[in-house]
Amino acid sequence: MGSTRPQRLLRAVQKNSTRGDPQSVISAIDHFCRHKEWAMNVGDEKGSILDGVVSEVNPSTALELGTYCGYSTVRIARLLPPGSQLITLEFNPAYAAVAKQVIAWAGLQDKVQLVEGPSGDLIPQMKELFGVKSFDLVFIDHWKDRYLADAQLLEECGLLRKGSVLLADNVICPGTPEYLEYVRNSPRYESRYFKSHLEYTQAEDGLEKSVFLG
Ligand SMILES: O=C(NC/C=C/[C@H]1OC[C@H](O)[C@@H]1O)c1cc([N+](=O)[O-])cc(O)c1O
Ligand SMILES: [Mg+2]
Repeated sequence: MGSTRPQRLLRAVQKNSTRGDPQSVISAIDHFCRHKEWAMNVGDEKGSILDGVVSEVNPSTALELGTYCGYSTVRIARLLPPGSQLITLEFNPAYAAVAKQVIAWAGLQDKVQLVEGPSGDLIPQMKELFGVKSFDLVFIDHWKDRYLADAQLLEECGLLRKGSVLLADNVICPGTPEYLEYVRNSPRYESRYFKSHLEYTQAEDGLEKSVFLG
C-alpha cells in the first residue's frame, strides 16, 4: 500500500518546517502544494483573507467544518488569543489522523479540539460535548453540499449569536450556489464576497463572509 497525498504532505511538513513554528508549517504546506502536489487546502491567498477575518473577530470559540490536513486549522489557531478554543470537525478518519499530527507538529494541540465524525451529527452535540454557548467564528470548508444544511443546523441549535461570523471557502469553485443564495438573501445575515483564486491556481474562487444578525 503506497502512501496517500495527505501522508506525503505530512512528511513534507516534518521535513521542511520547524516543530512548534506554525508559520513554517504553513509555508511548508504551501510549498508542497505549489511545487509537488496540489491539495485542497485553503492556500496562501485565501489564507491571508482568512487571517484578516480571524484577527478582526478575535474569537473566544471558533468552529471549523472540514479539517482535511489541518492547514486552515493551523492558520486559525495560531492567531487565537490565550484561553480560546478552536473545534474542528472531520468526517474522514485518514484525514483526521494526518491533521492531528500536523496540528501537534505546529505546537497548537492545546488550542484545538479535533473531532472525527459527520458534522450533521456532531453540531447538535457541541453544547454537551464542549460546553459551547455559541461560536464567534465558523470557517466552512467541508462538503460543498453540506454548507447550507449545517449553517441552518447551527442556527437551530442556538450556536450562533448576534454578530457571529460565518466564513465559507469555495463559494465559486467548486461552488456552493444554494448556500450563497441563502446567506445573500436571508434577512438574518449581512453577507460580503472576498474575491480570490482557487488555491495554488489562476481559477476564480472566493470566500463569503456572513454576519449573523440574530
Ligand atoms: O471538496 C472540497 N472540500 C471538502 C472536503 C471534503 C472532504 O473533507 C471533509 C470530508 O471528510 C470529505 O472527505 C474542496 C475541493 C476543492 N476542489 O478544487 O475540488 C477545493 C477546495 O478548497 C475544497 O475545500
Ligand atoms: Mg476549500
